[in-house]
Amino acid sequence: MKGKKPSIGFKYAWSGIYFVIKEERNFRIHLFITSLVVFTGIMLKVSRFEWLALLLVIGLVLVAETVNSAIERLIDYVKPDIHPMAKKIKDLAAGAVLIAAIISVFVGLIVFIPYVCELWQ
Ligand SMILES: Nc1ncnc2c1ncn2[C@@H]1O[C@H](COP(=O)(O)OP(=O)(O)OP(=O)(O)O)[C@@H](O)[C@H]1O
Repeated sequence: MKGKKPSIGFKYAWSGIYFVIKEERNFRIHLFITSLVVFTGIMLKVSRFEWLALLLVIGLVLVAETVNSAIERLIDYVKPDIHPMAKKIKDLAAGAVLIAAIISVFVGLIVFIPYVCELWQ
């Protein structure tokens, strides 16, 4: 909106992040996995470009989960009763999270497997 202070927009965005952490168990699981990946990356001293890949997929998963949570709430708000279209929309949003998660597992394996193999040699 015109004339709105940018800091106020940030305040609402932070409250969105607060809601998703507080209300979404899956988001908290993703945060836990993120902390493990960051810890492993630091321990194994992965390269700058490997950090780039890891941070991109971490962001992809967290953003997908946040958008999925917003879509779930939108559907519950506009269509609280059981409806095939509500199911389809929610399943599509959940599918987006799954795609992001699968891609991030592959990226994690591609980055970490060579380091693990090196440790064993
Ligand atoms: N109004 C509805 N009509 C028909 N099916 C629905 C409806 N709401 C949810 N579902 C079905 O139940 C599934 C789970 O929906 P729900 O809103 O409980 O998400 P959730 O289990 O909280 O998901 P997440 O674990 O990602 O937070 C949906 O993917 C959909 O298949």
